[in-house]
Amino acid sequence: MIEVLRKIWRFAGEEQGNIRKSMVLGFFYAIFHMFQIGAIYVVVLALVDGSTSAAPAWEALALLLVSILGRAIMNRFSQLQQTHAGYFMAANKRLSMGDKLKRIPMGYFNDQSLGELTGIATTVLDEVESAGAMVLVTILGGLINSAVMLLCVLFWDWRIGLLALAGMALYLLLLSRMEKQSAKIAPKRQRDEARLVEAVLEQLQGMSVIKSFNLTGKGDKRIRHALEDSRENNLAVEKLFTPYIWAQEMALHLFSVVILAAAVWLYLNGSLSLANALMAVIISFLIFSQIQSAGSGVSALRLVGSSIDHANQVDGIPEMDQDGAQLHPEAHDIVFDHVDFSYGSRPILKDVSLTIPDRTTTAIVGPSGSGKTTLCNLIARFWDVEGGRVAIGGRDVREYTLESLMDQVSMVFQRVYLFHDTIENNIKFGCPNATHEQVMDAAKKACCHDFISALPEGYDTVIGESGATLSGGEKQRISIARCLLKDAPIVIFDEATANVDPENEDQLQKAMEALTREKTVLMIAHRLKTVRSADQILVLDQGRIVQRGTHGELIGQEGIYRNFVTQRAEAGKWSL
Ligand SMILES: Nc1ncnc2c1ncn2[C@@H]1O[C@H](COP(=O)(O)OP(=O)(O)OP(=O)(O)O)[C@@H](O)[C@H]1O
Repeated sequence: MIEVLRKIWRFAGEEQGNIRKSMVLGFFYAIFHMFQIGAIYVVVLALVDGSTSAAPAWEALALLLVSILGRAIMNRFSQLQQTHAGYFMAANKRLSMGDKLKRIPMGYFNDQSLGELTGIATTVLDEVESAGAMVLVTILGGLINSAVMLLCVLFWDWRIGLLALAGMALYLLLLSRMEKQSAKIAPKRQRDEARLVEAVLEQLQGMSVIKSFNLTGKGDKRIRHALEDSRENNLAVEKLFTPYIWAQEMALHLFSVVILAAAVWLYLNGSLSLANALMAVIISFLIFSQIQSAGSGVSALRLVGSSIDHANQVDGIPEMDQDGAQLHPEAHDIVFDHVDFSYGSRPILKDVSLTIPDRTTTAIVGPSGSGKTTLCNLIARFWDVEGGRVAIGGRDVREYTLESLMDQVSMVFQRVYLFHDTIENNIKFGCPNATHEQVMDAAKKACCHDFISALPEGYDTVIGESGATLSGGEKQRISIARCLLKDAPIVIFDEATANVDPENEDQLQKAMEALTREKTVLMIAHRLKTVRSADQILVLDQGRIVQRGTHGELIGQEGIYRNFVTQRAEAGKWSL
């Protein structure tokens, strides 16, 4: 139990101060609670003495008022500190998780499903948020307060004190048994809860497929199983705890009765005054309140502990090596020097060597699955090469910090991701300090100013809301505007394959020209117009460069390029 408490304490990090404050306030709460006993004592003494004066009644009333007010104030501030600590314990972890994920290789996202990470960021950390600080404050605070109360009672009457001590010891024994049992089921419950999140997320992501195959109602088998497991786990937790909680309650009631009986017996044999005997009776009802409060935290202790273990797994993910320097090279030529790369054990790029000179455009063409996207991703170091090296401006990409590397590169993906935010914020995503004028300027160059201005809310339109769904071409132009604003010296462009109407195509072409002017450009090209104007064309097939040259050179050769051009021209996709 102590180890788990330590673990939660370590996890609290910067919030330890607030938890400490909450415990101190809780301690004063317990002191004010004892004023109540003081008030009762005054009344009992007056009754036993047969006093008819009003003074004891006023004294008791004052003590009660102090007790009520004091407890209300202490409780409010203690709860505030506790809630603050719980919230920030989880929030800080979520932020550090975000930072961490930026520094790990993309391969991690292959092996670990998105649901696992979502589960950690949501349900797992929710548990820490709601119970993390509470567990520490109630258990540690409850134990400290019980110890103080017990000491007071021991000084007041050691016999009653020893009985209270025995009751507490029995209660703690049962509590530690329950805590050990819960340690056995907590990790499984944790895993199953994460699986439930994964299943729900997958269902939501695949909703369009489920609908289109008319699988509504059937596609949720995985969720039903996950829900069933979650139900069973929660029931198991309840079933496990119920007998222990019952036994703990019984133990405390039993010792309350024993203290009560002892008080009567001690009074009858003359070793306790009537006033003190009556006080012992009252104490028998109050003495265990704090230890019970500590016990209420123990049932959540292991669950929080395993949530923390689960959340901390993220820290163990190996990061990409971060020893790079802030480099800003003069030239931005890109060199692949005998590069080999595999996804797991599957080789994708084999001995690839190429040079893209500074401020020139290179087009990559090749069959689907030949490794074009992979090759582009190696430049931005989404993955690390297995053999050989990739260099920008003469320096291996591994010599750069990830930040300074990304300063050199802008990427336009075929599947554009726009955040659920305003168009303006989406454009200035990589450049948060850009002014509205700069955003507009980039949008004009990317040929999206007109359609943005035509939207009712203009640049403040929240994407994805109120009918502001954008077409594929519009989204891609927004992502071009984003890159224009970033103004990186290298542009990697995955051209859209979707059929764009001629007007859109024309606009896209203009936007691309604006983006790639005076830059080092690597383009996965699908349209002949783009390919033909490239300074260099690389033909990739099964992870190897099989042809390289200009359009004029390659069209004259037998090979994949000429076949490609002819086939596409026949299919009407490429106009010659
Ligand atoms: N993250 C990944 N994990 C494992 N394998 C991958 C991953 N991404 C791509 N692959 C595999 O690597 C091979 C090359 O993929 P890549 O996307 O680089 O090809 P491509 O030439 O860009 O294809 P396309 O023109 O269809 O987009 C493919 O067989 C693909 O299945």
